[in-house]
Amino acid sequence: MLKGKVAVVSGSAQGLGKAFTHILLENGAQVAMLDVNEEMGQELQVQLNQQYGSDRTQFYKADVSSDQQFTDVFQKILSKFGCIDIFCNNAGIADEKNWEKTVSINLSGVVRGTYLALDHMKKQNGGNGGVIINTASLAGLGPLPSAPIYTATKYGVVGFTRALSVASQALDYGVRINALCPSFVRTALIDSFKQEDKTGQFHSLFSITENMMEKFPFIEAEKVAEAFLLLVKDESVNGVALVVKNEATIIFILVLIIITVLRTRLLYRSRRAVTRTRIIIIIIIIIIIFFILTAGPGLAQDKPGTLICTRALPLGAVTGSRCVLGSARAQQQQKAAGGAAAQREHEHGVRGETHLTDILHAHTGAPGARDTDSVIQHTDGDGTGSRWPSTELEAEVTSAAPCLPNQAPPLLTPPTFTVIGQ
Ligand SMILES: NC(=O)C1=CN([C@@H]2O[C@H](COP(=O)(O)OP(=O)(O)OC[C@H]3O[C@@H](n4cnc5c(N)ncnc54)[C@H](O)[C@@H]3O)[C@@H](O)[C@H]2O)C=CC1
Ligand SMILES: CCCCC/C=C\C=C\C(=O)C/C=C\C/C=C\CCCC(=O)O
Repeated sequence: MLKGKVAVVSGSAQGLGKAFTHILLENGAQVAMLDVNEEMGQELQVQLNQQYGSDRTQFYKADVSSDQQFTDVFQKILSKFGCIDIFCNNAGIADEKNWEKTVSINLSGVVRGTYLALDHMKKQNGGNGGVIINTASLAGLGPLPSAPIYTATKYGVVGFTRALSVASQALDYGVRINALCPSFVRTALIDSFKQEDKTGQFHSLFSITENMMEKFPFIEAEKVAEAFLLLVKDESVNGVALVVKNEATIIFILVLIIITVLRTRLLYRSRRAVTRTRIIIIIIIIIIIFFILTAGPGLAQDKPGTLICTRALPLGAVTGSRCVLGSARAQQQQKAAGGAAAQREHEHGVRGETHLTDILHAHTGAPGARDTDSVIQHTDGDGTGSRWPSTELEAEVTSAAPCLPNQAPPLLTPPTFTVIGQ
């Protein structure tokens, strides 16, 4: 629970920021909402006061691209709430034409907010520590060709978050910093991709974005908020870029093909044939749903250094369950620790808790995987030491267990939570 915690969410008048505000309030926190859109922000505050009780939220108008406004509002929030424990830099736009504005909101705004929060939270300044979460995007890990500036800002947010999280750890600030990388979510921002005044010289590429939306079907803001909550609550997670995405699976595509082919045929057949064909379609769908519901959840490899927690679906929708986090060292340890790891997985399910690092640990059985704080320390030629988070772990995944036990089993397009090693 987050009772007694104070959170700030920028860009919270609508969309993802609104979903984050809801989940924070549901979990007991107080939330200071910050947005440039005063009308929507005030309206939301009235609704939230009715739903969660007055004094749980306060709306503040501020533009994150303005140093003055952001700093003034930050001070106002501190005066009202006394301290800040959770800070989410979420405000963002997608405007390729006015690219400087996009950079100053999406990247400079995140840096501005992070430094304000860090100064207040860090132990060296008498702060209580806390967590900062920066909303990046899947476009911070792979390009969105119709939006190069948007992509650049999101890569910037991921890079900034990763570097600063290590710095914060090395300097013992007591502040965790993580990035959230959702794929497409149906919000006001998404409309930008068809608006020529936003896409500018790349307008003709909107069909590429449409294709990408087919590859990564829309995910609900509430699902992204659940992933956000993991980053807030799990005190062992620092420097992670957490991907939340729906992926069109082979089954999903197969179902679409079958339905399309049969529907086309229906047009040319007799009434009896239509009934027969409908029965066949229903049987096929029932069989597929049975397979999906009974399929075990599991893990899959994305690329070295990456572990995907997902649901293993039949027909190779998720093939192989091998995760690679680095060197061969832990592979042997994993074999020895296999039984214990399975037991821990079982306990996870029973307790119904979700710890990202525990998931790594349970599946790899390797001590370093549990401890994201573990570092490889070496001394450079000039005598200065370098510390890097250890990702040199590799393990064979031997058993499947719910990666997120609290989640209802997904159907055709399961949400995927990916932990990217630093
Ligand atoms: N919708 C999507 O598909 C995805 C969105 N994101 C990111 O999520 C974040 C939230 O976006 P959405 O909820 O989708 O968009 P949205 O348009 O629904 O919400 C964005 C909010 O930010 C506010 N805002 C814009 N400029 C601001 C400024 N200068 N200062 C303060 N507030 C400002 C807006 O008034 C709005 O309320 C953004 O950073 C976006 O890049 C990431 C991945 C996917
Ligand atoms: C001005 C044009 C805007 C176009 C799109 C509008 C909103 C997009 C919001 C996002 O953050 C997009 C999210 C995810 C998709 C991005 C890239 C996927 C590439 C991943 C990969 O190649 O692996």
